[in-house]
Amino acid sequence: AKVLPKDKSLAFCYDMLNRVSRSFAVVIQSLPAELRDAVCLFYLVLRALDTVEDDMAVSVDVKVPLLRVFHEKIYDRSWKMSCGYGPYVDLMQQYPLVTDAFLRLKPMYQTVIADITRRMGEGMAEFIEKEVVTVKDYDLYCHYVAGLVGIGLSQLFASSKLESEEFAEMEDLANHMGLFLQKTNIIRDYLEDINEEPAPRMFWPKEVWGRYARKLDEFKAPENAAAALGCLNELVTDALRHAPQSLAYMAKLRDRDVFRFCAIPQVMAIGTLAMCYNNHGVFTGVVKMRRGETAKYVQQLGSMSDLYLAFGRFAASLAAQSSELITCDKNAKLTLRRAGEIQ
Ligand SMILES: COc1cccc([C@H]2O[C@H](CC(=O)N[C@@H](CC(=O)O)C(=O)O)C(=O)N(CC(C)(C)C)c3ccc(Cl)cc32)c1OC
Repeated sequence: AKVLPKDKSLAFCYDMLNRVSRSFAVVIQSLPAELRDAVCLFYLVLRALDTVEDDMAVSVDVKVPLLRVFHEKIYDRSWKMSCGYGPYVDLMQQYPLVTDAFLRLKPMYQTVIADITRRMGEGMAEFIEKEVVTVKDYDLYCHYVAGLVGIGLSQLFASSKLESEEFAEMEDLANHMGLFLQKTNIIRDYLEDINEEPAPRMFWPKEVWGRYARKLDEFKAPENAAAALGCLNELVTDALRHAPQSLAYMAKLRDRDVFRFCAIPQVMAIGTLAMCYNNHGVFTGVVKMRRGETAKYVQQLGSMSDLYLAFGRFAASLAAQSSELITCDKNAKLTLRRAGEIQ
């Protein structure tokens, strides 16, 4: 359902959205008209901030101040930058078009986006020179880059009146929505991230992997498969911690299109976690759900009961695998059973 708006800047934004976000662009464009442009712009502002954070060609003494001031740059019609890779070069070079579209949004949406951008930029700056060591660091980093997205979206939902006022103050549940997705991506992308040139940025918490290896890249070696799987299963179990609160968040949604917008990525994530669990393929390739399989879930996803069924099916397959695995400890079973008992 490609949106082709009349004015140039908004047309650029939707073209950019479809270039950078594969399947998710379709989900954003199926949102109610009242939210569509605000979420499209929120997505692009976040991708621009992420492009600054990720660009290794930008020196730390330029990057850190820029991350912290970026929430002001999004109002500055002259701001643009030469950085990023692939389609992101266009996004950053033609950023004044994004700013023009951003400044056409209702002020209440601009304020939400700017405030989340400020909080996220601060958090990213904090982690430029700090490694993710403890699980607490891991949760904090994921809060900054993903939890805050859930919190900002919840504020947009409330402001639009499509969802109740309670979403304006639902930081805890919204945060779990982000951590569930982000931890799934971090687990899934182990090989892609560790092979990154020039220097890989890894987010697997050392407090966990340090009990299975001296260096994180040891998991690539076949002779370390048992240790690699032990660490993987522990991280999948940790990510599953967020499933019950994510379901609690989605049970509060009322608008069908907003519900689908939130539920589709969550179903993809629980499906990806089920595929990653005890799967050595995570260390030899990238584990991705087949498009046919996701399409099946995406088609019929319209209600909470459909969602419970999808979650329940994946949680059950996780529980089945973990009961076969004597290495899986009791809290993994407890978490899986909690996730499983929801359907
Ligand atoms: C209430 O909260 C949400 C409700 C619905 C969707 C998302 C969340 O889902 C996509 C889904 C998405 O982008 N999927 C990709 C798949 C992939 O990246 O592998 C896609 O289908 O292209 C996602 O992954 N992230 C990125 C973060 C996780 C960092 C937040 C994301 C980035 C910007 C926005 Cl506005 C939204 C999201 C939510 O955010 C928590």
